[in-house]
Amino acid sequence: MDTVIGVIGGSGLYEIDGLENAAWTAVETPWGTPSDEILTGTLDGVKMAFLPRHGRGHVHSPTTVPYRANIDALKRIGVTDVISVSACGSFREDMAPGHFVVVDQFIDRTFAREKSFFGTGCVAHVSVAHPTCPRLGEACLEAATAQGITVHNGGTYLAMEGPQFSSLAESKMYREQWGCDVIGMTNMPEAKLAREAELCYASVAMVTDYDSWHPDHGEVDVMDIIQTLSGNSTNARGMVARLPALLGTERPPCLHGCDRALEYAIMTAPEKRDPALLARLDAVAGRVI
Ligand SMILES: CSC[C@H]1O[C@H](OP(=O)(O)O)[C@H](O)[C@@H]1O
Ligand SMILES: Nc1ncnc2[nH]cnc12
Repeated sequence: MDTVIGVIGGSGLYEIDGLENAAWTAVETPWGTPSDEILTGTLDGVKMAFLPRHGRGHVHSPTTVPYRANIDALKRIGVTDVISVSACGSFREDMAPGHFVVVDQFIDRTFAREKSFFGTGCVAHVSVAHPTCPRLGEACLEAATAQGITVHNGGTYLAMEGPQFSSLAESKMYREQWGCDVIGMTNMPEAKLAREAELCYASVAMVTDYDSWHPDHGEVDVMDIIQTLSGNSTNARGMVARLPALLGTERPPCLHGCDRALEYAIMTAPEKRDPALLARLDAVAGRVI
């Protein structure tokens, strides 16, 4: 199978550079319209697709990002590996603004989003015990290191609903009681949906601030975040540009089984499945239904 790298760009990352035959293409899905058109092209001979999570011009809030349409659209155009790039706050002194974190765990505190492609008429339960793909995470770690970025291997990302930042009490609880490392508003349900769509998913969180727990930093300020983001975005583009050479053109079956997540997940008896829902699942679950 050919590798097709899909990059979801978060706050501050609205395009990537250097693609050959670059073109923005509109993709419609049974789950609605994605956040924006998708930029496709090749880099080092590897096919790539880039989707700005909030849309160019930052149109969608973390709550209104069309997560299902975004993941379906990437799957529909043939993406095999999704790299999510996001801004985040840090709960750790040693994960400082400007550093990157290759996230490997999540706590999902979002509550106002559609979180599954499945439901009445086709029920499925996939495992998200290990929600990210170690192979992809390692490639991101290597790419970021080669780019000269200070990058942390592993971390727990608290996904909050937003759009407001956390209160001091919440920030302290996530840090002291829950042991989280970073906080953001978008990686859930994105990671869960990628797993349902049998896509390998890695998350690179770029630290922009210390959230509100830090005695020397006080409140989170979006102006400070934007300032840090402009440096982060140059680094993020450099990291992304190194991924094709690391991942290669040939994509073997995922050693961790991300690409077979639905193998035994669907519970609904074949004769009880809803044809309308099955039709919507053509790209996401076409392999198994
Ligand atoms: C600009 S600060 C808050 C905003 O930034 C992050 O977005 P993304 O995860 O897409 O990089 C955070 O989750 C909030 O949406
Ligand atoms: N402190 C923070 N909380 C939530 N999302 C963020 N994105 C960037 N910084 C953040």
